[in-house]
Amino acid sequence: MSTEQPDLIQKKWNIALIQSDIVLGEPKVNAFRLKQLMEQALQAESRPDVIVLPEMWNTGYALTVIDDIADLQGMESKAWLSDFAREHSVQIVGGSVAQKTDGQVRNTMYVFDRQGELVSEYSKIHLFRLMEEEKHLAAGEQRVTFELEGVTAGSSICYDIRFPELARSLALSGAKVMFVPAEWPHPRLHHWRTLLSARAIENQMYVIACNRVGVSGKDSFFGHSMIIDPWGDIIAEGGEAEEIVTGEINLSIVDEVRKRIPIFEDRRPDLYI
Ligand SMILES: NC(=O)CCC(=O)C(=O)O
Repeated sequence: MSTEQPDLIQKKWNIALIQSDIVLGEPKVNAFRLKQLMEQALQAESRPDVIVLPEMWNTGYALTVIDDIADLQGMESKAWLSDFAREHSVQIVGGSVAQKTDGQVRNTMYVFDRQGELVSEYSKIHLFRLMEEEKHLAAGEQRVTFELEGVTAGSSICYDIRFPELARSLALSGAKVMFVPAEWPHPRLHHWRTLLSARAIENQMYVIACNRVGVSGKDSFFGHSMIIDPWGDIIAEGGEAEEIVTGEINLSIVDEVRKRIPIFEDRRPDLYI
């Protein structure tokens, strides 16, 4: 066995969550800052296997001008994220960006493998009325799972975690980990922590959530990016300032927990509607 491969075989990944601030309506400034933080993340002794970015990192919630500043077909964002993934041989869950395709702006996550190939694209399916997303954005129309190094993962963006049906359907489609980029503000920190933990425990999967920090208009974003294991234990949690939150996950634990309490065998979907 090669000395470079045991982590791949045990499916251990080092995760780096880029818990950054976001400047409203300034995609170039935000991409520059994220790149700096991602390069910093790669200097860590435990080099990340997966880098995760926050929600709408290109524009923030600049919704009144979103039509003019959204990334056309996500081309700029996809180009540099793909280059970065390939140059550094790192997997990237690219948070989400405001992107405009066929005249409609969507809140879209792009995922890249170590070769810089785009392996998944997911547009947020539940739009958050409290921040008027539904007035300016179009909703995605399908849930998405994808493969990274043979591991099935699922996508969820911010408000999506309030809908347990989505996380459950991702788990039923084989997801062992769910990624959650977010822009989740005060005063709902207890909702954030409780909902992420619940999604991890009830689906016995890793939940990996990257929330922005900083203030934008009336919203103050609290960070607290989290890595939660399938037993509900918190592997890592950020504070309220800009930082890189890191943690190691071991995907073999998912099967162990699912064997220990076999909820997928015991569930009674015939009685739930
Ligand atoms: N960007 C979002 O979807 C925010 C969701 C949120 O804050 C919530 O309470 O839900």
